[in-house]
Amino acid sequence: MSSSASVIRTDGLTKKFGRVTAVDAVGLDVREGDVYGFLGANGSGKTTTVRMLLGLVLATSGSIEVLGEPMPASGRDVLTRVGALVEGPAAYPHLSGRANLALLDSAGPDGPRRTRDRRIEESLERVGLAQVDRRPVRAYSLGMRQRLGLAGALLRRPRLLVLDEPTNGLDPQGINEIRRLLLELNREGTTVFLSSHLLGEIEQLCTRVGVLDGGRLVLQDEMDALRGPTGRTEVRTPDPARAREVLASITDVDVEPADDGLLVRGLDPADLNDRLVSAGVRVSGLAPERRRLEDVVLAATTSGTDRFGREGERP
Ligand SMILES: Nc1ncnc2c1ncn2[C@@H]1O[C@H](COP(=O)(O)OP(=O)(O)OP(=O)(O)O)[C@@H](O)[C@H]1O
Repeated sequence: MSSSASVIRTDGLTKKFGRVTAVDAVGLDVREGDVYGFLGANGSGKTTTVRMLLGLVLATSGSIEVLGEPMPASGRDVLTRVGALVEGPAAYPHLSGRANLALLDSAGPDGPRRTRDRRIEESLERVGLAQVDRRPVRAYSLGMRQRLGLAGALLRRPRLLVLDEPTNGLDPQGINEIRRLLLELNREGTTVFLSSHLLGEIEQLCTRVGVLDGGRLVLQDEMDALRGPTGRTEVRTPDPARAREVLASITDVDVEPADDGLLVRGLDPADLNDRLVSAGVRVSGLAPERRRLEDVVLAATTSGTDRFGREGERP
């Protein structure tokens, strides 16, 4: 358990649309410094949850705290410290990115005018749009529009970024750029909350994970804990048959074949290595096996992981 301050906390958060319960008693716990991955198949309730966090949709019941303040009651104050990107960025197509940001900035309640240009330049630079910015937004690719949306979210140097499917529709290079940027912002102290239906994306980027399944939060933990050791050791060897022979004589040791060798349960790695090497078996690698996020999610969800997307797939 981390002792960091809570940045997002919800208790019993529920949203019903008529008879449909889109979000069902969700208790989110996002802490300062997290890159929190909010993972769920399409239709599991991620967008509705994110919209409630930002005060864009009213909850049917339950409570929300963002940056320690109740939402939506403290929205005016809290939202000046939160950068958000929900449901694709909206921008005026005939204006440049810079002009769009100036409009966005002038609509905000704070920030002196004379520092506006600097804020805008910094935001554009951060997302790599400072050079291309003379063009009108209608000439932007989807990735550029998404980055412009992020620049808008960064204008106030937020303590918390809330992003709903930020890499949707981007090509692999665009996805990488967004990922790098999010990690960089996080290193500088911004807490990042992002929703995604892509297991791989969450696995690569996030330090903490919440999994939504049919509106319920079925799993929430640190990535390191979820991807904890299975208790087995992966042995890489060019002599798997010989290794099996050696290990077969030891009681209470289970051996299974694996891609490049064997998976062994019942011996600690040092002992295992010793026995194999002293019997003349060549060992090219030996490491504790870790659980895959996909398996953990599969075990927790009723729908199975086939409803989650893969990298590079269109949503
Ligand atoms: N305004 C609305 N009126 C009625 N039902 C809605 C409304 N908004 C969402 N829902 C329903 O709530 C459920 C959750 O939708 P939501 O958009 O939050 O899911 P999601 O996980 O964000 O999915 P996606 O990734 O497809 O956007 C769905 O069954 C959806 O049909």
